[in-house]
Amino acid sequence: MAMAVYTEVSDDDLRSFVAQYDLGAVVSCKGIAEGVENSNYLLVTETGPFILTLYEKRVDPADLPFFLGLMEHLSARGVTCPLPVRGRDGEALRSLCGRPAVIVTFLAGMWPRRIQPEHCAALGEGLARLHLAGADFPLRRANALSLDGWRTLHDATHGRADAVKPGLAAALTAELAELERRWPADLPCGVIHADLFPDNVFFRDGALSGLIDFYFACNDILAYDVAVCLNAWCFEADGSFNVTKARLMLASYMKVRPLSAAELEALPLLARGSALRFLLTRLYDWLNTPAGALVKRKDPLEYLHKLRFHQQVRGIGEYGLTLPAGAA
Ligand SMILES: Nc1ncnc2c1ncn2[C@@H]1O[C@H](COP(=O)(O)OP(=O)(O)O)[C@@H](O)[C@H]1O
Ligand SMILES: N[C@@H](CCOP(=O)(O)O)C(=O)O
Repeated sequence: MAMAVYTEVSDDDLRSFVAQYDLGAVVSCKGIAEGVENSNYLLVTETGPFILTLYEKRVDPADLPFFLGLMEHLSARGVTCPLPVRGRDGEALRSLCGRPAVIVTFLAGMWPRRIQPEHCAALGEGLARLHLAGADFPLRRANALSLDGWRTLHDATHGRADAVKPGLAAALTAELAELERRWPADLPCGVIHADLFPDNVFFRDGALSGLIDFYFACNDILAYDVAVCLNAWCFEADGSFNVTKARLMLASYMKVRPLSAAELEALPLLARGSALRFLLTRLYDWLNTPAGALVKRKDPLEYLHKLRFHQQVRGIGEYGLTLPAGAA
């Protein structure tokens, strides 16, 4: 089981931290044993439940104004996501146990353990709304996990990749070279979530109730975010691609934000890039996380399989769509 409470917060430290807010006294505070990046606590005060997050090493503190500002921006535009809570001094970001720390609002709902086609339809709409709401967000953050980042991860894993699967090192080298050559330069860009996996999307009574975990958000190709979701939501546990889920996801996305013919045509390539991104980060973690560590390592080869699928896709018909009439 994933486990990510890294920092222990003493009762005294917690009490004086929470005293800087208008939230009333602490009722309880419990580490959340889920997630991999930060230390999260379910903090209950006299005014209700909140999430207390301490940022561990993987988040660059310089990026926090982008992430926190984005959550405020999206919340203000009707995208349900955690809202950073400001203290009496007006600041949301402060320090606890030597780490950057924030309190954000608690979102009701559960992430779907068994993905149904209806989840994919709701996700498509939610993703498109996120893209529209992010359009006028003024801050900028480059995607650290695009081509340059993949090259760094490729080089850091190359020597040991074949220990995970014979031939993997060469397969990664060839794929990265092709993506570097063919990666699109002129597709619409904006704020993307970049990690909108099922465990970051909450549902309540069958409806999407909120999006969390904006710590990979950045400015990049909007359709790349769609490709991330195709990979994360539309494959079954046995590795088969569920074209019904893909069609529903894409169709409901397009009702809110139509995809151009160029975006649709680029989808197979963007999906390959997205598969390579998660393959490389998982491979890096696989090779660098001690086997006995509390954090569960995610299977890199799941994403090799997804990459292979998109490599043989000949057109978006295989994602359940047809190109708009008259498109080149
Ligand atoms: N605002 C929130 N409201 C409710 N639960 C949350 C909220 N933020 C995080 N959680 C809970 O904490 C878990 C881990 O959060 P996440 O941001 O995904 O952490 P990580 O970045 O470490 O993976 C989530 O699966 C969820 O159960
Ligand atoms: N979604 C990534 C891992 C990042 O984990 P998260 O808990 O921050 O969503 C993957 O599946 O490899």
